[in-house]
Amino acid sequence: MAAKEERQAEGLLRIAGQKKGLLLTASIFSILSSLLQLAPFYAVYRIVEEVMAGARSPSAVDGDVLVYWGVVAFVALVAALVALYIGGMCSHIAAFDILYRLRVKLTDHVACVPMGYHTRTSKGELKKIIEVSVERIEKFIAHQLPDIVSAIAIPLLLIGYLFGLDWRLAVVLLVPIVVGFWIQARIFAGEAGQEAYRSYQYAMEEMNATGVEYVRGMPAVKIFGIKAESFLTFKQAVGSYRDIAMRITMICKTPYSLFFVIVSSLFVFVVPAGVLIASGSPGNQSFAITLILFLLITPSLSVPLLKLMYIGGGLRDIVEGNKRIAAVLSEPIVQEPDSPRAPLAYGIEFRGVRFAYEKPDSKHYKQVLTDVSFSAREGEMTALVGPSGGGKSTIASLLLRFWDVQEGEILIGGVPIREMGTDRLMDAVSFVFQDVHLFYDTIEENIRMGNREAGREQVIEAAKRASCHEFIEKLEHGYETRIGEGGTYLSGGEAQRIAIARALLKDAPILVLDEATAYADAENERKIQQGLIELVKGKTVLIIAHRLSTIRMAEQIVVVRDGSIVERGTHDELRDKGGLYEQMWVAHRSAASWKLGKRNAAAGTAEDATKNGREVRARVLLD
Ligand SMILES: Nc1ncnc2c1ncn2[C@@H]1O[C@H](COP(=O)(O)OP(=O)(O)OP(=O)(O)O)[C@@H](O)[C@H]1O
Repeated sequence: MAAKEERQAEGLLRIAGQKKGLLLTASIFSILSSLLQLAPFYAVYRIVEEVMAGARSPSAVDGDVLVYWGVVAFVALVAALVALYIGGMCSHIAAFDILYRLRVKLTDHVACVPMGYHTRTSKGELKKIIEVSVERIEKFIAHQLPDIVSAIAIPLLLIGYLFGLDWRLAVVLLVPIVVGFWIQARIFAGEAGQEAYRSYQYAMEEMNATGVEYVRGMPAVKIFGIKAESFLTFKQAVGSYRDIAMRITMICKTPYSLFFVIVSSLFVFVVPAGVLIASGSPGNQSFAITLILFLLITPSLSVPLLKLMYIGGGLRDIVEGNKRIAAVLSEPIVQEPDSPRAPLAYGIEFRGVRFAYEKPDSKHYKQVLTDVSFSAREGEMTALVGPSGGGKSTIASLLLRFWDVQEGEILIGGVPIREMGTDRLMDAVSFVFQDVHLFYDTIEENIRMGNREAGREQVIEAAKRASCHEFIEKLEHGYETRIGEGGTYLSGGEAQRIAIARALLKDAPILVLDEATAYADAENERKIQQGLIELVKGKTVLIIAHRLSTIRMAEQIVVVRDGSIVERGTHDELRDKGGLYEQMWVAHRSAASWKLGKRNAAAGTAEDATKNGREVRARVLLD
């Protein structure tokens, strides 16, 4: 795993490496700009030198020299600004390009990892990595990288130059700088500092992830107030963030303050040392001029050094962010076959499938499917029924290869789904789940997701067959209505019908339905049923339904309990057996008649005709 992460980190560097030319140009111009900004100080030094040379007879001062250095100072300043502009442009262009490539790489990768990764990784965490960590890289490359280069190069060049002018004063400058950096390094190179910083990152991530949960769980928060789970965990996360931020502040306050004070008052060390040296040789004019130059340049030395301190903090963020990006990129993706095989038929077969969501060394390890074998014949409806938690949805998601089985094989038309490749598999299978996700896009585009090539007419045709054309037409902007905009949200039943329209448009030979009518009201359910009747025509259907009445006509009913198949047959065969299915059927009927009884009681005072009508409708829905 470590080796893999390293490889992926190299991948990040490789992306940055593709923009090497631009980054190098940015750094060179940044150094050039900083050096040019120093030129006016040198010009002032030369002017002072000229003035001092003519101190005794002002007429001896060469005015042309003064003007010359004045012009040099001005031109240097303008050139510094131009260099800064060019460097900034290069670094920004490089940064945004790297940012784009990194985001595309991350989102491509995230789309290819198995679903298991998404269930164990919080959406807040992933969002933070794709947004914040990548954004920081942009900031780092666009702003900090040129700054770092110049903040390191300028002090080195300046100190070298000052050593050439007067090594004694240069040493006096160098000592406090070295001490300042040593104090800084002690905090962050030490285990305590590193550990505190890791905890800080973790606390920030927790806060982010629980923040997302908190917003999502708003209905529960409204109902249960401060007792709601998402509120409590968010509150705890905010509390731990505060604690760790305080701890880091306490660790850093003295070294940071010391560094800041020392580096920003370097002249305090230069002045007494200069006075001391000058007192040893009074009247030494050239030393006096050198001392003036030191005093002029010292603040220019402090600025990049202080910048380094702030950049240092940003750099740690980048290193941590990069680790996270590398960890996402190193997640294994769903293995694709070298030469995908196309099935010639669309019957489904589960052969001795064993599956657990967690790895055997995990403390949450639990075998979910123990030995599942069954066949669903092409063009027929196979229903999965059984007690809650038995493994029905797991079986359906394994067919879609959301996870890979640990033992056994799943085949479509005799071809193992691993050998089909994701694209072929997705072409072969459509699914309608109870939780329909609609994208922030127009209704038309949401339906067209089923088939990108479909024209307007085909979309409308699918919507009509899925019984959603009517309600779409009633919306102000019809098919152009953007979901989520201006308060346009669809009911659960309407969203399900959109999902059915999508599946109709896709027209895949295999269909997986999971509780498609679970939350719909009577009117919606009738329409959903109509849509489903259209959808299942001629398809191999794998349907999960709690309400046994819906699947009574299925060609095969598979009863799943505790991860294995306990019964299999048609409705009548299973009833004759008198096993688990029969018990479930009896329970289902009594629940149905209880509901019917309640409805009848409620309608007790209604006219006979109305009552009879309602009874008939209720029976149709429940049977
Ligand atoms: N993503 C997951 N990670 C870990 N365990 C899971 C996951 N999804 C389901 N499980 C567990 O797998 C077992 C089977 O769940 P599954 O949803 O397949 O059952 P089900 O028969 O479809 O139940 P229901 O009828 O209530 O939907 C349960 O114990 C469940 O807790």
